[in-house]
Amino acid sequence: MTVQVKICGVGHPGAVQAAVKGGARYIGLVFYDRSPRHVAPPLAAELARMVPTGVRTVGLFVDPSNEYLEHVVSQVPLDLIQLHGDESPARVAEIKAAFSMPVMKAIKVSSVADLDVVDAYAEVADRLLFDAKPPAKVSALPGGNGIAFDWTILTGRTWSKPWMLSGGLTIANVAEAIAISGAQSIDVSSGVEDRPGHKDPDLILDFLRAAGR
Ligand SMILES: O=C(O)c1ccccc1NCC(=O)[C@H](O)[C@H](O)COP(=O)(O)O
Repeated sequence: MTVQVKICGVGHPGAVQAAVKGGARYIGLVFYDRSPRHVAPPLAAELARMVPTGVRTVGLFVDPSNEYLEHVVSQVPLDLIQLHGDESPARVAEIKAAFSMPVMKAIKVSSVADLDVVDAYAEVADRLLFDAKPPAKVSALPGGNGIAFDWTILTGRTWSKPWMLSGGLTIANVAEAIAISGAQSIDVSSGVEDRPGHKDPDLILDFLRAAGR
């Protein structure tokens, strides 16, 4: 089966063009103002309008208020909301109901015990994304840190909802990560950047090739 790829944190048209050309199935827009990948809604709307039918535009949020979500979704055509903060299962369900949109919940993983919460989120979210737990330092972002976790934690596991693998994926390790984890969908951000927050179109194309697109 061909692996589906999400290119997360795009911020300029060349990145969207490369992702689409290379066969990405998801394009991620970061709505978190502490991130170097943050895009304001007017630019995000411009980028989202470049995304063809068949490729989904994902809006990434961290513990958003309903007001902020409304502010964004009223301006940017999104297909999926990604929640990457400490949202509880109840809050995930509330957002899904309030916005009538599919929701993907990020689960931060560093050991097998971190998977204990998955079933509760799988009951309410449409999709799951397994990402590396961020480093303990206060300045760390909740995601997009270029850190991988032990993919064998996911080997042979099944859940009731589709899931993506993310965290520290690169051109050099993506094939191994897919083989070990069994992921059918993957997500990358810093592994296709030439500097923090800036996607390199050539790295995007090379990554998509390395992932088998
Ligand atoms: O990418 C960010 O800047 C970001 C900021 C705040 C919360 C989440 C963020 N990214 C989440 C993603 O979906 C990333 O693609 C994922 O963490 C993988 O990132 P990387 O390890 O850099 O490939």
